[in-house]
Amino acid sequence: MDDQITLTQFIIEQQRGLPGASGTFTLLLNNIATACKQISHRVNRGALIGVLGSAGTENVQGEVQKKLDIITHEIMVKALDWSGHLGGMASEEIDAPIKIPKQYPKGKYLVLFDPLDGSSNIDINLTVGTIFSVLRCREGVEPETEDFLRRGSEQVCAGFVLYGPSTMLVLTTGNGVNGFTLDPDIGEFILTHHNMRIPEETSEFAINMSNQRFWEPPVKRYVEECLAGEDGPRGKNFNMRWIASLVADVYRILTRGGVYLYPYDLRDPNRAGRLRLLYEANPMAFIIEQAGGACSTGTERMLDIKPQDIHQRIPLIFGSKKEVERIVGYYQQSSND
Ligand SMILES: O=P(O)(O)OC[C@H]1O[C@](O)(COP(=O)(O)O)[C@@H](O)[C@@H]1O
Ligand SMILES: [Mg+2]
Ligand SMILES: [Mg+2]
Repeated sequence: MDDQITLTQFIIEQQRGLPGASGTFTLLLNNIATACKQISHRVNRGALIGVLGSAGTENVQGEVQKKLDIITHEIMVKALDWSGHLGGMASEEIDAPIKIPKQYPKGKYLVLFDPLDGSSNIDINLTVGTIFSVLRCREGVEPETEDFLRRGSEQVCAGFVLYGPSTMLVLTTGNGVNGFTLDPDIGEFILTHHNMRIPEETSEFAINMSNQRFWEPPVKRYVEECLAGEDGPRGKNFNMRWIASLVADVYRILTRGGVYLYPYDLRDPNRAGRLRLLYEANPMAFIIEQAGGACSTGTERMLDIKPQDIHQRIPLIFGSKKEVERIVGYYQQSSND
């Protein structure tokens, strides 16, 4: 169709007129989109090309890696490191930040990514995704780990790609949230979901109920009230969904509202949460806020957290604004008691 807008056209249009825009950001996003098209192709071929199953290795966080965790990490690095737009990268799958090879110029951005989110779902053919976050950095200087430890509010861009029935890219550059669907016939992401907004109220929650006995009182209270339905204090029935792919749960909430909780729990009291601050919570928090929702740890706004460690974990609560405010209120009441 003549009126279709591609991802590249959309970014160029957004960048036009911005002071100091040199085109490198557009090229960077194009490289990320290209990497995600390659990943989409691999995920889609699945067993036909032998990419499913475990790799038999562990990542830096002690999690067993799937073959696709490693393949997708390598695709991202290869698509990005030569381009001259980046000062460095950090991946959920690798211990330390990834340096740009010496022969290539160093650019003004840092990219942080979870190359394959929801990878426990890959062998059962459910939706998985790639999450990315872009920060500015000092140009021409080799970044230190400290350069990556920046508050989520400093992100210049965040996005994720869903490898589901359609492959979709969801993006914010701080000016709302837009969704693009990959048209496999022409190999382009096309703008299909303009200015995505999360409804303020909801009747749907997402939490891994198997951890219920380990939750803290505010989360127990919130979920109990939802489960009590029409007869309880909320006076209405709630539905529950848990896909165990953050990308898919975020996309559902962007589309029809809802709230997602992966709170601190007492299974391993030393572990701050399940999700990673830099590769998962921060990019999603930026997207959720830009779509009119809210994102919190339960006690602090996610985008205000000063990271302490590149692989730091964090409690994550996000979604429809009023619902998140209610849960934060329960945390406040519980700390006052
Ligand atoms: O199996 P659990 O504990 O419900 O965890 C599910 C969560 O873990 C994650 O899969 C973590 O992502 P990775 O697959 O990148 O490790 C989230 O996407 C998801 O919300
Ligand atoms: Mg993940
Ligand atoms: Mg992952």
